[in-house]
Amino acid sequence: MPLQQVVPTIKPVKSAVKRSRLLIVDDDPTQLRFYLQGLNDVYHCQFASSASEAVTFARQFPQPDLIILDVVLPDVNGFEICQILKEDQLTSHIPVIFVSGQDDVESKLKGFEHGCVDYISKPVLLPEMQARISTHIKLKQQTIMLESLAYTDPLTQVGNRRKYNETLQREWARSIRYGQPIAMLLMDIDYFKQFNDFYGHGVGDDCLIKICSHLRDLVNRPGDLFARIGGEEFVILLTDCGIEGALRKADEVLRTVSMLNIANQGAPKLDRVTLSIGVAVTTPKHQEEPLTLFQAADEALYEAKHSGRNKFSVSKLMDGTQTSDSLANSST
Ligand SMILES: Nc1nc2c(ncn2[C@@H]2O[C@H](COP(=O)(O)OP(=O)(O)OP(=O)(O)O)[C@@H](O)[C@H]2O)c(=O)[nH]1
Repeated sequence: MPLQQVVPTIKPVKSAVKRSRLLIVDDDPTQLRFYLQGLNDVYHCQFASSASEAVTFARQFPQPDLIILDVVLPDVNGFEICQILKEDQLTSHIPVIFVSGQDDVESKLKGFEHGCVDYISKPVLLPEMQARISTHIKLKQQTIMLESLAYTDPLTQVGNRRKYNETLQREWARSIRYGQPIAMLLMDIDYFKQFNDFYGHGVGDDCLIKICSHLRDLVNRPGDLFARIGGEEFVILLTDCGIEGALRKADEVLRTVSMLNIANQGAPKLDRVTLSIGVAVTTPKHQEEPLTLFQAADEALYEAKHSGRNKFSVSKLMDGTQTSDSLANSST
């Protein structure tokens, strides 16, 4: 029997999948030619013939939307490659389909145990493969959409509290592992109740949207985060960032909001919208919980509020964060 049975092909709907990227990992030239002829006009295909190439390409941006992985490869077998990809935070989200001449149940189960979403036995039937690829790409796109909804604040379109919680847990663990500092800026709009009372809730919403759209642009390093964690409460998380970097960012935030120049005639003292910031920085140790960082930032925020607002205050609770003048007024 030829390597691939010749059957009429059913082309996937191009509009739904045409921009999707496939990483195809196989060392057999005949098989690669088959993939090239059958898939390359619909998908953006990239080919790898070894484990190291596969892992490198999977980590490179733009990343593949799906990986087709031969089980038998010259260096490391496909199961092990799949495990490496699934254990790597950068590649764990990419669905893997195994292709193998081993079509016994044990091999298939082993594939699923190593994290694949599907297992196709050789000889590969092109229409079946196309249908499976198309299905898994659509499922992946739906998952991305649902995840994005679950982690996004619907009003401002920035990260929500869930996103903040998960990012903090992850980056806290990473900071412990690498002995790096992590900084938190906890921010709260000043006199926002009066703003709402004076202008109405709809204008209040517009104000939140505007502030978020500008503050999110101040946070762009991978691992860092800007999120809305309450009504008019936001957080910036800065990874591998010491006190100097955190203070610079706090100053940048105050200046950015000040430059927006949003009137707040409802406020007793300040005639435009401002916010107050609590800053906390630490290099976490194994036994410490991320909540300590939040509590320190919250204490500092309280101090900033009660010493006049439109300023940042630095926590005195955390090691290495004390400054001679912990309360710095940066109002402009
Ligand atoms: N428009 C709008 N207002 C919100 C939203 N979430 C919370 N708020 C309002 O934010 C206000 C927060 O009031 P407070 O907690 O008293 O804080 P504040 O008036 O800013 O006072 P300070 O923080 O002490 O300066 C309340 O009036 C809430 O109704 C929202 O999604 N949209």
